Amino acid sequence: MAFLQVKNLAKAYPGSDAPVFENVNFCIEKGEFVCIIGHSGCGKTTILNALAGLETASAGDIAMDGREVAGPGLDRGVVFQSHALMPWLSVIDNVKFGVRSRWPEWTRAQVEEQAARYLAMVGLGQALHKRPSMLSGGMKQRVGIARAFAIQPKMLLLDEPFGALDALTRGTIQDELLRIVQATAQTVFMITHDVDEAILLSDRILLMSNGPRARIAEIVEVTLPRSRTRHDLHHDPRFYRIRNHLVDFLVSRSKDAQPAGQTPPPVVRPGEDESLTPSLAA
Ligand SMILES: Nc1ncnc2c1ncn2[C@@H]1O[C@H](COP(=O)(O)OP(=O)(O)OP(=O)(O)O)[C@@H](O)[C@H]1O
Repeated sequence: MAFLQVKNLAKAYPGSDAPVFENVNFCIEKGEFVCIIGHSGCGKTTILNALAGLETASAGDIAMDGREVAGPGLDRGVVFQSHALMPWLSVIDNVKFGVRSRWPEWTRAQVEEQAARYLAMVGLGQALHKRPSMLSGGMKQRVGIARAFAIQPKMLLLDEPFGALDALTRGTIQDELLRIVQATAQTVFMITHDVDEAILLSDRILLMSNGPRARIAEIVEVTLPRSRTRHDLHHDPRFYRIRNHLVDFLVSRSKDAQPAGQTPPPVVRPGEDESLTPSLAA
């Protein structure tokens, strides 16, 4: 059984004619980095919030590590697009808050050490005692990432964490995230609109069709070596084949309104094996 298993998930908001999405099926293995891509409004944030336990689905099941997800918990860390820091607390106190909740039995020194370690990982070792208002957008987002990693969640949920950042800062933090994920083997589910970012970070990319009645139309396996870097990626011809495949889906195929069936979505490896294979997702 996969580490995370999502079965026949659907969400209909009261008053709307059709569900936003239905029959959403996918799984994530431990240590896997999975991105989800789809046009605005197809329900990506709703799915992420359901995984976080912040939203209840209208139908379907979510199980993580063999247990049903029935509410929020410290076994999942969430990073939102808006960093959601507590403005009255210093950088390190923002991170310590989560660490203390996760391990209430820890001494002050242990909590301090854990928070400082993860802030150093995201390059904020010199900013521990600053208030969020004194930080740039990129630095605030780094605090959010450190806070989520510091509780060593079983699964990290990232909702467009770099969406509001300029391209240069975004690239730097992507590199940091890649390095930390490679070092910690963290399991990650991430929403992004940036296809390059998805290819850089993911083992697999879930492609969602447009809503209403959105579904996971296809799963793309990124077969590039896991030791990939932002610099090397652009020299690999396979990167462009995957990129073209994703852009083609978003531009042309995502609006194909096929009814959501019970059959698992096809898995494709652009450039490696163009044929559609039966899903490895179920
Ligand atoms: N509380 C709510 N009540 C009613 N409809 C809602 C509610 N929250 C979200 N929706 C609708 O559900 C749909 C999916 O929203 P969601 O934010 O999950 O999409 P998304 O794919 O994450 O979009 P984006 O890429 O723009 O963030 C949208 O049409 C939205 O208007």
